[in-house]
Amino acid sequence: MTVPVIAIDGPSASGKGTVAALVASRLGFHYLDSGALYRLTALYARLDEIELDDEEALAEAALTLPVEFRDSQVWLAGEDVSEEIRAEVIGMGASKIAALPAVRAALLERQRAFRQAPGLVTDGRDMGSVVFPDATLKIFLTASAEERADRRYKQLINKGESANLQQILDDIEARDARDAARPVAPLRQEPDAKRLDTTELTVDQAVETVLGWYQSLVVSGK
Ligand SMILES: Nc1ncnc2c1ncn2[C@@H]1O[C@H](COP(=O)(O)OP(=O)(O)OP(=O)(O)O)[C@@H](O)[C@H]1O
Ligand SMILES: Nc1ccn([C@H]2C[C@H](O)[C@@H](COP(=O)(O)O)O2)c(=O)n1
Repeated sequence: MTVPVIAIDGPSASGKGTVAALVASRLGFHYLDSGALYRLTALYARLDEIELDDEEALAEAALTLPVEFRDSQVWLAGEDVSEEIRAEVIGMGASKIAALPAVRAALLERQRAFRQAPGLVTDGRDMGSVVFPDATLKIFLTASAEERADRRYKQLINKGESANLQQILDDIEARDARDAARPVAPLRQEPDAKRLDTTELTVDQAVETVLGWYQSLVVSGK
């Protein structure tokens, strides 16, 4: 039997990771944060002093990254880097290297390996279009840029970090533009993806919507 996949794609800080992890937990499915793989490659490049335009070296790093997703944390070569990969500079680096076709190709099979019974919930930019084109349910989860900046701002303040709302909004818009403009696997809503705009929704409402859509598919046997 094919292992079901719920693919959640969308722009930065739209809440994809939060919603995907909660849906996975409710269904007892595995969860893959595909952006973490791009962020890990960017962090690795920084530590190993690999230039962000050295496509060959970056692809090799992406292919061989000693990564583990364990105890809800992300480990690189045995070190917990869960917080480090969330830094804005790493997010920007991830967005830059994500435009390189060889890096995307190197990460493809690593992502597909997460498709294991009883099911997978995954979030990113091309989960429904490229990595799991036969996903059971495809969602484009979004929110206005202002709302996303506000969410990111609150996230940083809650972590005790300093933050500037206008700077965050500028960074989000720059990252959206780069992710959407690249020729390979650009950020966009695919025709077969359901749109979920969470600007006016709580996390619980977004999670219930995804679960409702998935249950209707299961009930209808599609
Ligand atoms: N309705 C909502 N749906 C999802 N997340 C929300 C919602 N309201 C607020 N948030 C908050 O928005 C913040 C950003 O969410 P999250 O990190 O999951 O986004 P993301 O899309 O995975 O970001 P990135 O692409 O940068 O990894 C979190 O603090 C989350 O709790
Ligand atoms: N499937 C994916 C996942 C991520 N990326 C790129 C684009 C993002 O700017 C960057 C970081 O992702 P995030 O953690 O913010 O989801 O990685 C991608 O191109 N494809």
